[in-house]
Order: sequence, then C-alpha cells, then structure tokens
Amino acid sequence: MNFASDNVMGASRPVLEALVAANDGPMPAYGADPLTARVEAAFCGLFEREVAVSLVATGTGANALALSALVPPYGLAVCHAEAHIIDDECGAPEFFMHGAKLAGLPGVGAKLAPDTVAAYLDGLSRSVKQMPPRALSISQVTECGLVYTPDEIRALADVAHARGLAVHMDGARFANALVALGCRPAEITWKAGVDVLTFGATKNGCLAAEAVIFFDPAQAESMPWRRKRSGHTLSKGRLLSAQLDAYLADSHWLANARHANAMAACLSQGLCERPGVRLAWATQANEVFAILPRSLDEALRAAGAVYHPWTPSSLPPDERVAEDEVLVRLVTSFATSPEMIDRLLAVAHGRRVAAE
Ligand SMILES: Cc1ncc(COP(=O)(O)O)c(C=O)c1O
Ligand SMILES: C[C@@H](O)[C@H](N)C(=O)O
Repeated sequence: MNFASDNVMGASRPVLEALVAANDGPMPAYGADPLTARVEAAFCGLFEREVAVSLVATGTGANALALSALVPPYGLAVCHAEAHIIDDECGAPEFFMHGAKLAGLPGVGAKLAPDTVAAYLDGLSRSVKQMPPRALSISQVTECGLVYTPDEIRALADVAHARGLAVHMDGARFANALVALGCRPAEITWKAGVDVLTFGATKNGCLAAEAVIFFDPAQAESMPWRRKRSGHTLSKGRLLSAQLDAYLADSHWLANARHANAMAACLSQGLCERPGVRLAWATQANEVFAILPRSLDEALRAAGAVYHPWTPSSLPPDERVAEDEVLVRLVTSFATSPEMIDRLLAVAHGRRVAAE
C-alpha cells in the first residue's frame, strides 16, 4: 500500500517495451534520432501549433532550464511560497538563472490568486536596487493537489503579461490536471497565456522523461546551449524520445492520468466516510491531502500503508490541524490498484484484511 508519491512507481509497460524496442541498432545521438523528431511533431499536434521542444531527464532540470531562458541573472521569478521550484529543487532554478531570485507568495492550497500577484508586483520598487520580475511560475497541479482552471490561468497570465513577466507552468502532473479539467492541452497552456510548460511524464508512466515546451519557438532560441551545458542533452537521446513516443501514443498518457485520478477520488471518498477524517484541500487530481486522527494514522502505518506527513502551511483560513491529528499526503498513480485502495480503506474502517 505505497502512496508516498507517484515518483515511487516504475514505468508503464508500453513505455518499457518501447525502450527495449528502441535499443536495437544504431541511431543518431544527442537528440538527432528519428524518435525525437516524431515526439517533437507529436507535441506540435497535441498543442495545435508549432512549439519548441527540449527533452530532459528530470522535472527539476526542466523547470530550472525553462526559467533560465526567461529570467536574467539580475531578475526575479515569482511563484507560490511552497512551489516545488522554491522548496524542493535545492536552488537549481536560481543556479541555472545565474543568481536570479525566486519570490514566494501566499495562497491557499499552494495556489496563486491574481490579486496577490498584482499587489506584490505593483508594490515593488522601480529602483535599480530591486531585481526586476521577469517570470511568474505556477504549478499545474499545485503542490497541494489543486488544479488551475483555464480562466484562473488566463487571469494570472494577464496580470503577469501586463507587467512584462512571462508565464512558466510547472507541469510535473500536467496530465492529471488536463484530464481532471476535461480540456484540450492548448486551452490550459498557450491559449490561457502560458509561455513555457515543463511537460511532466515521469510521474505518470515514464522512467525519466520530461519536455520543456515553448509556445513561441523564438523564446527557446537559447535552449539547445542551455540544455547541453546543464548535462541534460543525452548522448543516447533515444532514451528520452522512446519513452515519450510511447507515452503520447494512443493517448496512453491520458489513460494513465485518468486511472490515477480515479483511484485518488475513491481513496478520498472512502477515507472521508471514516468519522474524524476530513480533507485539507479538495481532491482534484491524483493527490489526497487528509487530516487524520493520530490513532488512525498509526493504525494505517502499522498495517503497512506508506505515505508522508505534510506541512499544514497553506490551509484554508478556517482549518486547523489539532494536536491529536496529522495532515498527510497520499499520492496515487497509473500503477495504483483498486485492491490497494480497498485494502487501505478496510484498515481505515476497521474491517479485517488478509496479510499482504
Ligand atoms: C510539483 C513538482 N514539480 C517538479 C517536480 C520535479 O521533478 P523531479 O523530481 O523529476 O526533479 C516534482 C517532483 O515530484 C513535483 O512534485
Ligand atoms: C514532494 C516532492 O518533492 C516530490 N517531487 C513528490 O511529489 O513526491
């Protein structure tokens, strides 16, 4: 019963089989392989316009490189105070931006509001002492499992663009947000004002494959050099392109995300039927943030459930975690089985379960 993260699962079978198949025979190196060209064309089709694509191996690398192309060393990137780029990437964005800083803003559920961003930006000094803000970064899905709607993205992008900032979307769980919204990829990216998307695939079926996608290829002019000097231009580029080729084929990625989201919905509903359990934030994608009685948390862990506690910093204003409670994050994925969900819920509701 492992709900620690969608990072803990391996790759889906089609992705693994595609990797084995792509291994045969020689292929041009460093991204000149035919699979990379096919993936680039697939992304242009997916987003319904010409896009510039840079394949990399990690989400952190994707975010750091994307921001480095938008923000000069003397600049500022604005994000949520709990954004992955500010909390979990060990300074990679600042490092690749060569000294630029990240400014974290508040928001319930790690979600930014246009007024909060506008007030911060308009309050900045115009003096040369102030690092000028050049990018706004939002996570889709947010770090607290919430999803931005197209209108919410557009409102944030309007605030950013009106003040000369570009918009970066950390799409580590882009597929989960897309299927949750029932939109087309273009509707929650460039049509809503997003300038660059880090398209995550690792958590949703790939072994390690992400894509930095610029919707105006001119903005990506420096990416080949940035990627090369970061060490993300793999000599055997087929290792990334084969994964993404299979991931995008036959809407495999969407089926994976739909399954993960459906499992999270079952888990969330089943947990909330247990007295004393409530959600810190709504379950909108593949992450369940629940406030549990400590006794229940202990019972679940004793039964073998694996998941992590979460810091209750951007709770709704009227919500609190009591002394005898704990806020936890449970993450589902394409590999989460209904049996895993049933087993955890059986423990939560005090029903007998057979040894795993
Ligand atoms: C919201 C978010 N963005 C970016 C990343 C970075 O991905 P990686 O761990 O591949 O660097 C993660 C990792 O899980 C994440 O949760
Ligand atoms: C927690 C976070 O750093 C990690 N990327 C995860 O989502 O599991």
